[in-house]
Amino acid sequence: MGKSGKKWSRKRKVEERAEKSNKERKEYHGGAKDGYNVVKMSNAKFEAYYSYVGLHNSRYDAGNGRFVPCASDAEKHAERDLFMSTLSEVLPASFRVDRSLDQTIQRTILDELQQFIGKKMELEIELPRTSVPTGGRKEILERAGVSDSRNSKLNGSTDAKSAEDYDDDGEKEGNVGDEGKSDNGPIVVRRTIAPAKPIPFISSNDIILGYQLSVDKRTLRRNKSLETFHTWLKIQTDCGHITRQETVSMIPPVVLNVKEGMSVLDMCAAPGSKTCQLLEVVGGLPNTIPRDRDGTSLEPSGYVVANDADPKRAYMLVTQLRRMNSPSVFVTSCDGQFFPILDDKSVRGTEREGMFDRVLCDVPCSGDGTVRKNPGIWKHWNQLGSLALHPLQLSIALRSVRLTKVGGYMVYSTCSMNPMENESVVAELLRIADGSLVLEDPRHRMEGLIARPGWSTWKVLRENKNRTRKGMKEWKKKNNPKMQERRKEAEEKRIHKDCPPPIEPEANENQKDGEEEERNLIRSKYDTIPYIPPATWDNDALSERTKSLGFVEYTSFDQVEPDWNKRVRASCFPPTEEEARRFELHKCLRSLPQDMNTGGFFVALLKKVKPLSRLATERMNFLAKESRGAVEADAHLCRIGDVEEEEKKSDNNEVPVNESSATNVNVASMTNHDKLGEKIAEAVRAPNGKANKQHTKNKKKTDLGMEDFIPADPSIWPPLVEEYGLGPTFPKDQFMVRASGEAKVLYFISKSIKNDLIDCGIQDRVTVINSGLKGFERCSIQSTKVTYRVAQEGIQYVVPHMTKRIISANMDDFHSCVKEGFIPFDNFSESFQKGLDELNPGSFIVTLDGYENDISKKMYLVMWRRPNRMVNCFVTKIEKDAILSKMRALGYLVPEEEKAADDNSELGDEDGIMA
Ligand SMILES: C[S@@+](CC[C@H](N)C(=O)[O-])C[C@H]1O[C@@H](n2cnc3c(N)ncnc32)[C@H](O)[C@@H]1O
Repeated sequence: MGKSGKKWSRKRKVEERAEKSNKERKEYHGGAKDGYNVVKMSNAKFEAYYSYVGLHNSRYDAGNGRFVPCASDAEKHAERDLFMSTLSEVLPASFRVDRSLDQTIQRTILDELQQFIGKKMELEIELPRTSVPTGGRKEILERAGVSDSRNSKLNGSTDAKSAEDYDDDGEKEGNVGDEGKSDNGPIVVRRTIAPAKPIPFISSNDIILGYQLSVDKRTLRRNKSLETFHTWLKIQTDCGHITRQETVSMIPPVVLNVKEGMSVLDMCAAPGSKTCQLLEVVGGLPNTIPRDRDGTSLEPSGYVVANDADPKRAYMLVTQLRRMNSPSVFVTSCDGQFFPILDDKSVRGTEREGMFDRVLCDVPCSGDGTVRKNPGIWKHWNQLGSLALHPLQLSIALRSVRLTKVGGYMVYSTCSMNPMENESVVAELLRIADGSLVLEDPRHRMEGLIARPGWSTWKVLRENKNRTRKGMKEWKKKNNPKMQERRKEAEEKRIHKDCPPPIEPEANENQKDGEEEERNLIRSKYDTIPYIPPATWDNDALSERTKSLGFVEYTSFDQVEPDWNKRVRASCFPPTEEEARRFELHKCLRSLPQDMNTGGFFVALLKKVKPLSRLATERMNFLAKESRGAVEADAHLCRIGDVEEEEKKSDNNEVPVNESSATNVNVASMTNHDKLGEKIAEAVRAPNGKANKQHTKNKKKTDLGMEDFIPADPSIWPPLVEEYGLGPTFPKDQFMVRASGEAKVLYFISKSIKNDLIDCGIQDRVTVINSGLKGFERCSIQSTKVTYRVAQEGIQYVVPHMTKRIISANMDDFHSCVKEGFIPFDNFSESFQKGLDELNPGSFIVTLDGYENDISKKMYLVMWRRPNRMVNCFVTKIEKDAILSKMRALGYLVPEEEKAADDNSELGDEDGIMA
């Protein structure tokens, strides 16, 4: 075929593919016009399951600020409608201001923030192409006779009036126009939106630091009228002053109640928003760390170990945490079920057991509480997923308890609404711990939080495998007339050639019956989109619905068929009455999306009051071994798209599989995803739980931080000590390097991380992805005697020990230093020029004059003095933005003409000099 022919056929293929995918999309989205991507916010099984298990059986009583059982079918209907309509609405964006910021800077940020979001605004908003089937949220609230006091509670007293004026979307009553409505394009409406709602439980020293906007992330990003605010928010986020985080995601760290100086483990940390929140308190930013009279920094004694089983996600964590600029974080990658216990043998089983004051166990979960944010869940949701996650969650949680110090706390959290992933895990933890753990109620510390009590009993159901999406697909494929035709042809050919028939495993009679029954189940009158709400809330009617949709219910573990007892475990069942009284599961926090206009979540606060018994420890080890392979769930639930990618990889044999390590999990009953999960798990995990370095063989090892982390070679120091005048207090033993070749970066780690983790050999038992701050970086300039320059990242911890190559600058000179490119000496004041003239070419530090004794306002810049009376600054654009923001907070006004030039400038130019 000629060149043009090839091109033509490629073009045709692309067109065909586009047409096919458009058709599929239309089919999936119910034939929406132009293939516009409208997700159907409905799933018959999801709705039937949650109606039957009792998710809509209680309602908020605004009068006494409590949840009470629904007294009638009408109230259950109203709850259900409110739940569904909230799920179909976009999620309001939220964020919080860093609580460890210097007070002046924090106040400036909050003032600037109020100018953007403290008032109502008129905006043109593009609505998502999904309509709420039963009317708007406001309408439903009114119909149900429920006042929206839940959200005025979140508003706090300061905003009570505006809460009455606006509904949850910040929509003012009677102020919604529908101009711009179009049948073909997106629907655009003009709306007056309310000021942001303060989140009262995100506060410090009585200052509210958390805010929930009246618009979603997409509107914030795209809306012209919000552009200035969005840009400001982006800069503040990059600087680490603000973290954009979902409201419910802020809850577990607050419940954990960490304090400065504590040792904290974030067991499943990626992507890391909760880690940042913990670090703000435990580690503190360099600015807030006190120094002694000589100016020597007294580094934070607290630290956070941020772990994630997936090395790639753990690496993402590093990027996220870099904004925090803290030496108090240690990022590891290890299966949480095998996180190393570094306790001395002598303390095991004693009151000194455990390594961490606090452990956050934010386990991988089905994430059905995040369906507003991840509408893909509507399509993929199935109850088998929750059942498969249950043992993994339990195993990670039990390990977390073991790692918690006696007297310390562990928080178990999920963003799922399913009792299989929530109360049943907590109940089993309490059962196994047998008095070593007690549940505590954190509500009294969480002003404005609306959380339902945890459940003390629940129904246990499993889905029929043939009724899962995958099962249905396979069944359809099997029964596809074309496929049947082909099979028939193949059979005829075989008979013609006289080949023996292929050997098929014999199905026993029971199985055949089961299959027949399963096939009959495929069609259910309830399997409609949108799902038709139950006409009656009678238990039998609801049960009939779930059965018709392929669910099987068990009232006790004895009823579970042998084929299923690895999936539906004894621990999935509710506690006995006596246990329920002891466990007090009502102390758990359970929140549904309509309660605070958020996602759904579950949090339990557990205090370790005694060391774990030997039996409990044995159970922990058993569970860990048994649930190997369940990483599937994580991949599926955290990033659905990635599973398909991994699936493709595993098809191409890119993921090494270790068959010999198969465990006693019932492999026959696993779905393909389970098996994939097992492959991934084995690939990621070496026998001791350490990430398998082969897994990422195509990636540069250094990219993923896979090289060992070791102390810096002592021969590095003499030239540096000489060049920068590093005094005797300089902590050389707190600098670590990656173990290959000549070290590119010398990382500064805090003393407590060194003592508690490195000196105990943690790096031999887990993969250390990163730790500490860059203290020095290698540079390749030939004309200098030293091969390392000070790095901006860890400057706060190096400068106090330096006696040479430091110049102080006034505000103007300091501001001139932050400019891009090479800066001639004559841009500076005479006195500053004099200081520069006295320096040899090479790296030096500029400090801001007048703030030497003000710990939180001290600012430094890493500069380079060139031979030709020029200097340049080794500070990235993000760091410069942070510095400029701080200077503004100190009252410095950037000259207008320079501001314009700065706005047009490119990124910082560190390159060219770095090795
Ligand atoms: C719900 S997400 C955590 C979210 C995180 N805490 C945050 O706030 O950003 C669950 C995480 O658990 C990780 N994970 C899955 N299985 C794990 C295991 N066995 N041990 C540790 N982490 C695991 C996943 O990679 C995923 O990043």
